[in-house]
Amino acid sequence: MEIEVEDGDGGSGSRGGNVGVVAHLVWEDLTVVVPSFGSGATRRVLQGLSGYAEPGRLMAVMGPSGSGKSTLLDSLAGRLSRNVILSGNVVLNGKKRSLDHDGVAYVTQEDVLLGTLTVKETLTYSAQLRLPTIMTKEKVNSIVEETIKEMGLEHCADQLIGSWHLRGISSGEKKRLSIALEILTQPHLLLLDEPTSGLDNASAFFITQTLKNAAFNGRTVISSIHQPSSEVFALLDDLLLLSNGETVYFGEAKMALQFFAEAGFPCPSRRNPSDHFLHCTNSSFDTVRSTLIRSHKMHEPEQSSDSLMNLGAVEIKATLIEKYNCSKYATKTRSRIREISNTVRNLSIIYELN
Ligand SMILES: Nc1ncnc2c1ncn2[C@@H]1O[C@H](COP(=O)(O)OP(=O)(O)OP(=O)(O)O)[C@@H](O)[C@H]1O
Repeated sequence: MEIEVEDGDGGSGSRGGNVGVVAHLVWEDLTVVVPSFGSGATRRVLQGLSGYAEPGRLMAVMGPSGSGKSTLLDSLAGRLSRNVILSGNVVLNGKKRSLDHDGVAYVTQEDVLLGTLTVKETLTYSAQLRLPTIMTKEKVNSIVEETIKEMGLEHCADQLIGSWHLRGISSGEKKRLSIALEILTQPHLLLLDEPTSGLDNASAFFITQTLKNAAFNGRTVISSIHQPSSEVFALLDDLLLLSNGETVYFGEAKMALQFFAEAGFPCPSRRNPSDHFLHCTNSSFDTVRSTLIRSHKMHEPEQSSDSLMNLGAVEIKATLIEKYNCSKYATKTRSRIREISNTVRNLSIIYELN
């Protein structure tokens, strides 16, 4: 597979088609530690994660609550809080650096919007502040119009955003507006923290489809997703499944079911794949089950033919991590990381020679 890369630190790109600059992101042995000051033990929030993200692809980061999804996105975006220690490499287009720069956008969980503005006003003011000052008013307006179209916000462009005392656009539309605000500057790498949380299935599907379109236009898109429906899961290209800060699976989303089956935990027919993955990796189920058994609200389960019922999530997780580390999926990940690093390095040398 060929890799195309631009040597500069971002760029303007062209709208309405493929973005001009592409982003090849690699992270290796990423570890995040919360040091103990005084009493208490040092905590590893991320444990030696390695992976990559490529242009034109939508990657989901999934895992139970507290598994490290936001911490990974913060690490990739260069936005970790100061009380934690990060080690390992994050490399964008062959250059090790903080990613907090032009060309990289991060949509956080909270929507920071002014309820008294309309959708179009919000985008126009933001475009006027963030797009290059030499850009003509017509060009700025056409970028705003295109972004409204790209995010499917035409029908509510002139509607107020609203607030708790002023009925405005829906939560799904607010989330799409937050994404639109980041897409305005034509980022080649788009990171999103749980953009579908709290939305119904149809809104979550709409958001994911717009992310898929953003990736189709040449962007690299990485998004944490809490519990996707099977329709949403089917839109994902790549999947990183985390549990307690460790990689349970990294690879093509459509191969995850095969990995779980090979590891001895096949997804029962008719169960949503993402429910199965989260059930296997969520140790909170153990705590809930033992609490219910202790309080006699649940009977001790009998031995079952379902491998999931006989093992605790901690044991399942440990087995999956071990199986993943020596699987063909982990080998493929390591070799693709080497391939991207080498190709991007060689291209940088060619650019420097020219
Ligand atoms: N700056 C920090 N200081 C202390 N602990 C932290 C810090 N950042 C993250 N953690 C801890 O690391 C763990 C992972 O947190 P993170 O927010 O990354 O999980 P998550 O998978 O995104 O969870 P959720 O789905 O609930 O948002 C949590 O136990 C959290 O308390």
